[in-house]
Amino acid sequence: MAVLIDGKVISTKIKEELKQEVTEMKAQGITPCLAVILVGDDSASAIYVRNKKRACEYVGIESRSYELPEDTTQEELEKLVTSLNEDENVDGILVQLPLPGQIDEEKITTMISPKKDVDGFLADSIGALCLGTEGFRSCTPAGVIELIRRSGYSIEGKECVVVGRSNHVGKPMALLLLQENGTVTIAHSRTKNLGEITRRADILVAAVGKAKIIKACDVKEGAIVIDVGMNRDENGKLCGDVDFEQVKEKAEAITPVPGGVGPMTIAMLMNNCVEAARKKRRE
Ligand SMILES: Nc1nc2c(c(=O)[nH]1)N[C@@H](CN(C=O)c1ccc(C(=O)N[C@@H](CCC(=O)O)C(=O)O)cc1)CN2
Ligand SMILES: [Mg+2]
Repeated sequence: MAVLIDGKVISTKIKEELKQEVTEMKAQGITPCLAVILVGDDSASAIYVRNKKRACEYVGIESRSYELPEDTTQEELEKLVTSLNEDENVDGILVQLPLPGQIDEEKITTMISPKKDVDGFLADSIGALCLGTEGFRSCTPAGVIELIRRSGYSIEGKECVVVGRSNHVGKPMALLLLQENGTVTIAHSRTKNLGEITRRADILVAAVGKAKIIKACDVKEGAIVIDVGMNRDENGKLCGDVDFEQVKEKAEAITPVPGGVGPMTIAMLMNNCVEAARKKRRE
């Protein structure tokens, strides 16, 4: 039976560490500030934004909330992002995704100043990750690395397989594992003999977005299995990309859904906000 990697416990520990650091920053007159933009009525997005604002409050980060109506125009949103880019008191800008259909999501997210890209979505941030230079790391993949590291597992020299090649998770995930000296393979929807590839993995990261597609037969005995998926099963219950009940019998360690990678995304966002404020102080 696998060790359960508890994202709630680990994310709380990270937020506690950040809280201490922010207390010290505040004593020096610096309060990190995150601008949070939510457009429209998506109920899941509203919950994530509420959780991000709660996390800010816990850590001691000031959060400024911009909750705009569903029919917000491209021009209105661009104006807001421009003004937040120029606002010296704002360290990080978060535009909650997805945005309503009339908004060009790509254009909005690429407008954010690289200095305030606390989601780590910009080409500048991904490019910095690729080159190993300073920049914000995408929150979900950075959270996965912290889960592995803080659970006492090493990545160095390990066979790492990432299933999924999205810009926000799969690609930066592979780059981060490479930075940790993992031997990295990216598998995706066109990969032939997927099971053959995933069975090689000492560390398997599933980020496909398909409920329970990774079965016990796809996993090597003793693997560390990290599940980034958030799907609904046939009964409407939240589940990951990994068939947890099967795979837990075979893996060395596994993350649950919920309570695995999800809470880490928010903890790493807090980390990036504190980092943004720290960097500004160094300038
Ligand atoms: N600007 C961004 N937009 C979106 C991101 C993001 O990182 N930046 N990621 C997702 C949503 N998201 C954060 O915004 C997010 C999703 C899920 C969780 C989480 O903790 N999930 C829980 C389960 C929640 C539930 O019960 O429904 C878990 O896995 O335990 C945190 C953050 C898309 N948009
Ligand atoms: Mg759109």
